[in-house]
Amino acid sequence: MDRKEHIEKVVQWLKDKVSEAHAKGLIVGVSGGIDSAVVSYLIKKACPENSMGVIMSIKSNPKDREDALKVIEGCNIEYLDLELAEPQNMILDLVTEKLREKNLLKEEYLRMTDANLRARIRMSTIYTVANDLGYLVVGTDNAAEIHTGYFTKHGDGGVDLLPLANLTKREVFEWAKELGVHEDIINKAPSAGLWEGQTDENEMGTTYDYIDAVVEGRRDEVPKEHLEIIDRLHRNSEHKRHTAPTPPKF
Ligand SMILES: Nc1ncnc2c1ncn2[C@@H]1O[C@H](COP(=O)(O)OP(=O)(O)OC[C@H]2O[C@@H]([n+]3cccc(C(=O)O)c3)[C@H](O)[C@@H]2O)[C@@H](O)[C@H]1O
Ligand SMILES: Nc1ncnc2c1ncn2[C@@H]1O[C@H](COP(=O)(O)OP(=O)(O)OP(=O)(O)O)[C@@H](O)[C@H]1O
Ligand SMILES: [Mg+2]
Repeated sequence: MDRKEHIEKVVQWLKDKVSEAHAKGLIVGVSGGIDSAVVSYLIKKACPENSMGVIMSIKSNPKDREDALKVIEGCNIEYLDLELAEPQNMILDLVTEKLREKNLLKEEYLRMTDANLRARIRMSTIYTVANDLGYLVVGTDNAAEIHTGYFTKHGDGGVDLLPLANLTKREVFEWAKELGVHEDIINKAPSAGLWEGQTDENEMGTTYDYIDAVVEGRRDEVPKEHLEIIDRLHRNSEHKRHTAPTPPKF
């Protein structure tokens, strides 16, 4: 199937999901990164009059917000621009203060706790908008991120639909070019933007090319040390790809 046709099939799938759910439209968080750029273009195609992008800055790099605005403008989607640092800080301060008082705070985990809370504040915020508009929340995870569990459970992973779930990261880039996403977004390194200088590949210790190769069953093309990293990420994140375990009926 050629790329244009593949895109049209996924757009039709989004339309079908809206209709099956008796929903009114689709909504996505727009970060200024490539995955949410592609999803923004797809949902605008699926629901031209009933789609929305939400920018949710939390101690974010201002350049990411500018890139998010380029996406919004590029696909001409309705949007909200929200600054969420205050509510996020409020919860983080409250919890850390109480844990500190009881000598329970694990300072070494704080950066990740802060990062994951940002993703979960965004999830709560976008569902607040989605509830009110009757829209479904569209996630941006691709096959490489799902395979490695490189997302926050119930954060950016807390969504209703995952249109990019079968695409490798390379294919996401190809779709971005096909859809006409701004080149500033195509040219920057994928990042969760959760701390200064963070990039996906640095944090994971491997590359999207290698993860894509594993996802596509080309394990023989991946050096052993990278296979070990990717297999460990996959194993440790198994719980993220399932609903919560339940005990048997005793
Ligand atoms: N075996 C198990 N069975 C059931 N649940 C299990 C579990 N092990 C941990 N858990 C639960 O899962 C939690 C850990 O998972 P989680 O909270 O997701 O946290 P975690 O996987 O530690 O961190 C999230 C990762 O995703 C990255 N990320 C986040 C957001 C966006 C992006 C991006 O690409 O934009 C990337 C982030 O940089 C980080 O590397 C634990 O606190 C525990 O509650
Ligand atoms: N500042 C933000 N505003 C709105 N949504 C955000 C923001 N940061 C993250 N998100 C949401 O979380 C998702 C996961 O982030 P992720 O970094 O994996 O994707 P991306 O930024 O779109 O692509 P890239 O891989 O290029 O960084 C985003 O696609 C977006 O939906
Ligand atoms: Mg990003």
